[in-house]
Amino acid sequence: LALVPAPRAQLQQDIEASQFLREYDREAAAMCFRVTSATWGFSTNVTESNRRRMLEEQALNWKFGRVSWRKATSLSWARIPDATSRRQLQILSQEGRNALADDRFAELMQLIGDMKDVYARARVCPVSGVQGQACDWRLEPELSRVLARSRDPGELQRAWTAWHDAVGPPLRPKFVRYVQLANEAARLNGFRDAGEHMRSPYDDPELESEVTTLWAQVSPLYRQLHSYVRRQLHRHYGDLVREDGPLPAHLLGNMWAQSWKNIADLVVPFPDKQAADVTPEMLRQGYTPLRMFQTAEEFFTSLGLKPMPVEFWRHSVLERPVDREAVCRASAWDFCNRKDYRIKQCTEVTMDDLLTIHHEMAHIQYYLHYAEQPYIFRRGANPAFHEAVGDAIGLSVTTPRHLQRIGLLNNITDDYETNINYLLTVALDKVVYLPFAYVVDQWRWRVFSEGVENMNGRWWELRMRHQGVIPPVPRSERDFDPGAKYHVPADTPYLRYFVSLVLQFQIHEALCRAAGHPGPMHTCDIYRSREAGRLLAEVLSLGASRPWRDVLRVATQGATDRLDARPLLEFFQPLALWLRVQNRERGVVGWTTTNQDTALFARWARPLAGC
Ligand SMILES: CC(=O)N[C@@H](CC(=O)O)C(=O)NC[C@H](CC1(C(=O)N[C@@H](Cc2ccc(O)cc2)C(=O)O)CCCC1)C(=O)O
Ligand SMILES: [Zn+2]
Repeated sequence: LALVPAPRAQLQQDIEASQFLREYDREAAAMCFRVTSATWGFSTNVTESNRRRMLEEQALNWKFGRVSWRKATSLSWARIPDATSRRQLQILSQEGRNALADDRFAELMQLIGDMKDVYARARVCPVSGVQGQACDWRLEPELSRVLARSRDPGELQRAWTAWHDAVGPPLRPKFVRYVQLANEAARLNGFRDAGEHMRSPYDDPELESEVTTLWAQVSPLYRQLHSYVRRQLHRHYGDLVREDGPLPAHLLGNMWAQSWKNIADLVVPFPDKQAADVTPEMLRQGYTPLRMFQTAEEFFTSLGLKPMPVEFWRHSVLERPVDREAVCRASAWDFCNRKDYRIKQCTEVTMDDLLTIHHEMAHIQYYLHYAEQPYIFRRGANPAFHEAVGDAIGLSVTTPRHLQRIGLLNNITDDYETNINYLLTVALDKVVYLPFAYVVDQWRWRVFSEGVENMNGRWWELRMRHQGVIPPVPRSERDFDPGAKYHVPADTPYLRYFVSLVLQFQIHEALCRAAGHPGPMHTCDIYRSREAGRLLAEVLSLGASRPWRDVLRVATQGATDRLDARPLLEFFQPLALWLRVQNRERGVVGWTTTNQDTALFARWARPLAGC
C-alpha cells in the first residue's frame, strides 16, 4: 500500500496538473499564433529577414515546448482520475523532439530548413523548347507540366532526371545527419527510433501490420489496373514498356508516379464518352481562383457547415504572388487564436486545383469545428483524419452528377461506359496512390531502424515490388531519389495519406448513408445534405479529444472502429470486374522483373568515397 500515494498527495497532484494544463492551454495557443504568423510570413514572402524571424520564433516555441514537456512528464499524469486532463498530458508527453539538447535541436531544425530550401530553390535547364534559355525551370509549374502533358519519352526522361539529379545528391548528406538526430530525439523521448515516434499519434502497436494487411487487400485491384494501363502504354510507347514488366516512372503523368490521372487520355476505355475533366468549361465560364474558393465554400455551407470567416478572405493567398517569391505548395493554416484561418495556394483555373481547394478547405472546416476544444485537442483524431475528410468530400465533388449540379457539366449520361470511364479516372488517382503512399514511410521507417546504407537501392526495390515502377535511367547510391518527394526532406510523415486513402472511403460510405443516397457509392454526391453535414460536424468537433477509434465509430454511426478496405473495394467493384475481363483475355497480371530491371539500381554501384 505504501506505493499508492495518500489521497491527499494525489489530490495535490490533480490540482497541480489542472493548474499546469490551464496555463499551458493559454500559453501554447499564444506561442502557436506567433510561430504560425512567422512561418506564414516566410512562406508567403521568401526573404532572408523573414526566414530569420521564422527560425527565431521556432526556437522560442521549441524552448516553450521543452519546458512544458519536462513539466508534463514530471507530473505522474497516468493516475489522474480526470480523463480529459490525463489524455492531454499523455499527448503532450509523447509529441515533439523536446528531449533533444539545445544545440542538437537547433542543428536538426537548421537541417530541415536547409533541406526544404534545397528542394524549394532547385532550378534546372529547360528540357524542351529552344535551347539557350535560362536554367530557371522549377518543379512547379514547368517540370510538373512536362510530366503531366508531354508524350515524348525523351523529353519526359530529361525532365524526370533533371529534377531527381538536382535535388537528390545535395540532400543526401543532410538527410544522413537528419536521420541520426531524429533517432536520437526519438530515443530520448522513449521511442525505439524516429519511425516509432512518427507512428505514435496513432496510438496503436499493431499499426504496421494493419497497414500491411490493408495494402494486401487492395493490391490485387492495383495489379489489375497496372496490367491494363501497361497494355495501353505499350500500345502507345511500344517496347519502351515491356508487356509483362514494371512501368518506367517517367511515362505516368506525375513526377513521382503517385497519380496517373494525367495520362487518362491514353488509357480511358471509351474516349467518345464524357471526359470527366471540366477545366475547359471552367475557363469558358470565366472562373477565377476566387470564384473557385467561393464554389468550394458553398459546398460546405450547403451541408450546414461553417462559412469561411472574414479574416480568411482578407488574408489568404489564393494566387501566386507576382511581386515576391512564395512557397507555392498548397496548404491550410490554423493561427490558434480562434480567429485567423488561411489557405495559401498558387491556384490555376483547373479542375485539379478546384479539388485541391476542397481538400485544403476541409482542413479549415476541421480547424473551425474543434476551435472550442482545449489547445492540445485542436488536431485531427489522428493525422489521417485531417487528410481523409477533404478527400472524402472530393469523392462527391468529382462525380459527373455534382459537376452537373454546379453547372460545369451538362447532358451527362449514366450508362455503363460512362461509369467505367469515371471509375477508371478516379482509380488512376486513388488506387494508384496507395502503393506509393505505402512505400514512402515503409522506406523511411526502415532507414530509421536499419540505417542509411543503400538508401537509393532500397527505395527502388520497394517501388518495384509494390508499385511495379522502375527508374527511366540507371540510378546509384550517388543519387537520393526519395529526396525528390517533398515530404522526405521536409520531415513530414506520409503514413497519414495512406491511412487517409482507406479512411476516406469509410467516411464517404457513412456520409452517403446519412444523406440517404440510394444507389452505388461511386454515384453518391452528398452536396446539400444537412444529415451528412450534421454527422461530419459531430466528427470534426471532437478533434483529438477522444481516441481515434472512438471517433471512427462515431463517423461510421457505430458500424466499426477499425480501418477497413471494404468500402474502397466496394466503390471500385464495377471497375474491378471490368478489369478482370479485360486482363483475362489479353494479358499478364503483375510484373516480372529481369536483371536488366534491377540493374537500373543494383547495389553494385560504388558507394560514395567517405560518405
Ligand atoms: C500548415 C500545414 O502544413 N497544414 C497542413 C494541413 C494540416 O495538417 O492541418 C497542409 O496544408 N499540408 C499541405 C498538404 C498539401 C498537399 C499534399 O502535400 N498532398 C500530398 C498527398 C496527397 C496527394 C493527393 C491528394 O488528393 C491528397 C493528398 C502529396 O501531394 O503528395 C498538396 C496538394 C494536396 C495536399 C495537405 O493539404 O495535406
Ligand atoms: Zn491535406
